Amino acid sequence: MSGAAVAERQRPKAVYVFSGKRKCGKDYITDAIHKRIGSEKCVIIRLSGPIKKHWAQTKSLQLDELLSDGEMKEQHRKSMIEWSENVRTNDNGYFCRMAIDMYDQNHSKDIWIVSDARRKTDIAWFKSNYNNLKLIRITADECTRKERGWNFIQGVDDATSECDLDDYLEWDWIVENNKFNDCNDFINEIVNHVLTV
Ligand SMILES: Nc1ncnc2c1ncn2[C@@H]1O[C@H](COP(=O)(O)OP(=O)(O)OP(=O)(O)O)[C@@H](O)[C@H]1O
Repeated sequence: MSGAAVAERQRPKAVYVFSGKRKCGKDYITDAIHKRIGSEKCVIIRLSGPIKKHWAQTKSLQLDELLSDGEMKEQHRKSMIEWSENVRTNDNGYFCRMAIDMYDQNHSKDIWIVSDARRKTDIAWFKSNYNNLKLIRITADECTRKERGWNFIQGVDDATSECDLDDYLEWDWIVENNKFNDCNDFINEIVNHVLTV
């Protein structure tokens, strides 16, 4: 194996895994961090990416719309959860592997930001496959989330995909992203941490 191939296999240097409930601001914060670090070095891995890709293909939907923070995502969320749970039953790491293939197949980036871990099995899979993992929980109160468009939906907000990490305790950072909080201190902290890896 060539030196370059070995170096590639050693990437990423760090994996920042984010979790949090709907509309807590995962995309907002991970997008901001990604912008600061730059796409030459850093990539966002969305575990929901391959699920949405499959859904867009089978239902003839626009993938971009499904990936963005709009109505279409909400309309299809429950069905996508149900479909993906079935796949996951047989293979816990399936969507983790598919998401890596989708966003950084060649392991060409130093920094991975996994924007949407939802289960203990997601974290366990990354822990068992990659070193230098940092775990971040984003929180926001219900009032703030409602202002951002969240409403409780049975079968979504009480499902494993939304609740499995509620009792997880091993976070490296817990970040409050409420209406009047300033998330820039945290964003700066991550950007500085990246410089140390
Ligand atoms: N700190 C913030 N300041 C201003 N707007 C924010 C902040 N955090 C989140 N938002 C806004 O709130 C809305 C929901 O945030 P976002 O899409 O990041 O949530 P999410 O956790 O990724 O939600 P989902 O789980 O549904 O994908 C977006 O319109 C986003 O721009």
